[in-house]
Amino acid sequence: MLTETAQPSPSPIFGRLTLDWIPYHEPILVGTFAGVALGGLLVLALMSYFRLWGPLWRNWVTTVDHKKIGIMYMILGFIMMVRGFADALMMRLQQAMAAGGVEGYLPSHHYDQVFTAHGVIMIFFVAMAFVTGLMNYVMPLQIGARDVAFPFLNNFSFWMTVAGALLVNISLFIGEFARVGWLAFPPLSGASYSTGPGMDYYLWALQIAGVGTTLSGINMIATVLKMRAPGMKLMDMPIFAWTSLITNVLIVAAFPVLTATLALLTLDRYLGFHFFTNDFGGNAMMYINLIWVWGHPEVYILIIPCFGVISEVVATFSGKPIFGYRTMVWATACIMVLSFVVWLHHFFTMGSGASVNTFFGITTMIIAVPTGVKIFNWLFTMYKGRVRLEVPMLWVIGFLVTFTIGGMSGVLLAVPPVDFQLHNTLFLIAHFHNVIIGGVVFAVYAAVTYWWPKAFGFRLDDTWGRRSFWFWFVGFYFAFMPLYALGLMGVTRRMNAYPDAGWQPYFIVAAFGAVLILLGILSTFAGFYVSIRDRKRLACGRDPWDARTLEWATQSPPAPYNFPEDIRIVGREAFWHMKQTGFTWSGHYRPIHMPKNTATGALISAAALVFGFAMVWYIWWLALLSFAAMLALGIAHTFNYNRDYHIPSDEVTATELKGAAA
Ligand code: HEA
Ligand code: HEM
Ligand SMILES: [Cu+2]
Repeated sequence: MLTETAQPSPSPIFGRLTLDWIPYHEPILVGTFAGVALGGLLVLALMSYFRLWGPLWRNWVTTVDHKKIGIMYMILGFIMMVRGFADALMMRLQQAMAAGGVEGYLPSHHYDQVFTAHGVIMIFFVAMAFVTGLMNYVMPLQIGARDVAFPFLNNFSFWMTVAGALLVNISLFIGEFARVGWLAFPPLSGASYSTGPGMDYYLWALQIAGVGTTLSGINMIATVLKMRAPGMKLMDMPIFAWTSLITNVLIVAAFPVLTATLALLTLDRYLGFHFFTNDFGGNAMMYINLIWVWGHPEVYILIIPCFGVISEVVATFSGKPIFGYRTMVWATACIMVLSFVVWLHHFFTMGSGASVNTFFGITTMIIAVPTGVKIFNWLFTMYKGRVRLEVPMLWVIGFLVTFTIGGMSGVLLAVPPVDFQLHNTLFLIAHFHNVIIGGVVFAVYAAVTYWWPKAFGFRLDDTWGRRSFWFWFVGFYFAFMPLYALGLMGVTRRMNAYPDAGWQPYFIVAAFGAVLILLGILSTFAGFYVSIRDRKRLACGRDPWDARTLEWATQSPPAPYNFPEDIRIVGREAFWHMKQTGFTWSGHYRPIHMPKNTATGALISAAALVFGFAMVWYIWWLALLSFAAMLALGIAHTFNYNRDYHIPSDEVTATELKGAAA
């Protein structure tokens, strides 16, 4: 790999990309590449053998159906979770070895890329992909809509996210990734300290994916506000639809800040501007403020949809309506507003002074109140209910216990004097994995087991589901509780080796926990496999859990048009009322107006990927060409008048009859 100083000047054809940037002398990377390449070839061969290319293109790549796009987001999330978790295992192994002067197997140059890639991938391409996927799949069904407000835009948003994810993964084999931590603070991330292409991969990957996220946010807000079934008032919506609305308001408010911040850093790096440098009038603290003005709301963007998931699952498996519906909605709205006035708690130690720190410490602690309201509402929903301990409910209970502990350690960090001790220690790392794994990951698992039967018409295998839960749950405590202890002893984050051999036992326990989590992840995939294999045994109808909200009124899986006709909604828990009143569809359907699939989203995103790659490597001609291609594809799309079709009424009738028989 090239050293910082020995960079040749860019060539007109390949920019700064030279053979030296291909890491063929790094055995781990060559091995990984061989594995990925062989696996990839195998998939390509199987796809060709079973003639799946056509269906893949027609039914999935070009689809504008929110359900399929939702499923593709979930697949992206799981694939990227494997990558992000591989990084985590590498770090756990390194830290279990590198005690008391031993160097371990990852030099800092490499280790720094690993934790940066892990953080970036887990937040942007795992957690974000999961929550966006869930909102895509579930929310339109819950509000009785036929699709999202802008189906083409939805497809485009998804593929832009994929383009960003691909760019991060390309950096593994061509060049390197950033070594600056997941939020890339300058001056370290500026042109003078991060000279290689790694930091530029970071910038372009996040910008490209960010376009997708912002557009998807606008799309979802429009969907909730404009596409609800007749009669459904906002205060009648299922809680998950509410949390989707609030999350997307947060996205639309916060992501432009990220876009602007990264754009300014890009100007610094590419054109020698000085927004964030220490000289020429720049100010690195401005970056710290801006990135956290986005970054704090971002963690609530991840958790709020998960609060929605918990609300749905807890109500269904307790056999009761959610306790305190209105307080649930208002508590979420409070968290949304408060999340914009706490950002400074991420840098209490950076010289703001006692009064400012106190203000932000208190606003932070106030968030514990609406969050506590939610926790107690869930407990009261279970209280005196007939609680069924099915797999989704196990995850919910795991969530309630674990997330509460993580939230509490957050409140400790919100006390500025305490934070002076604990900032950037492993206590902080333990805090946020505690809320992200105990909160986001557990809730996503609850959601996947809960809505899988809706999406595919069969349940997930129970035994593997339970195994997965227990491995994750116990594994989490082994992997992260030692980090609280280490943090209290003053061990800082982002270290690839440490002098004190006395810390090693804690790191070994943490590594053991990560192995348990590995078993949890393997059980998940085993569960998917077994369930797909045994789908006849696990087949189910439209309402396998005796649920309460509208998505369960459709067939499993729902027809492309979701609902064969408009339903008049009266009050909350629409489907529960339909069941009470013995609702049936009329049987006389009108033709249904549907959007046509289009390749434009995938094509523009492919061009965006090329554009990002070209910008990273200073291949200016390719950047110009691909940018022009993006514009041309976008403009050409506006001339496409062949955008919709009708599903004839007899086809609707036939589909509904078939669904009723199943
Ligand atoms: C899903 C993600 C998520 C969530 C939900 C939270 C939730 C919270 N976080 Fe956390 N946080 C992160 C992700 C998250 N955080 C990340 C990623 C970082 C580090 C980034 C980095 O530096 O790399 C971080 C860092 C971080 C810091 C900075 C520390 C430092 O850098 O030194 C602080 C400090 O105040 C903090 C506080 C809190 C608080 C008070 C909450 C609250 O919202 C928690 C509220 C919940 C509860 C309190 C539990 C339930 C409540 C009850 C049962 C009621 C009764 C309780 C009381 C009255 C206390 N977080
Ligand atoms: C599944 C088990 C996981 C394990 C074992 C794990 C492990 C780790 C480790 C060892 C670090 C580095 C700590 C250090 O700085 O010393 C880390 C950092 C981080 N992790 Fe995880 N992690 C896991 C899951 C997740 C998930 C699900 C997310 C988010 C969705 C996440 C987000 C992050 C972030 C943002 C960082 C900070 C990176 C940085 O310092 O810039 N992790 N993780
Ligand atoms: Cu925060």
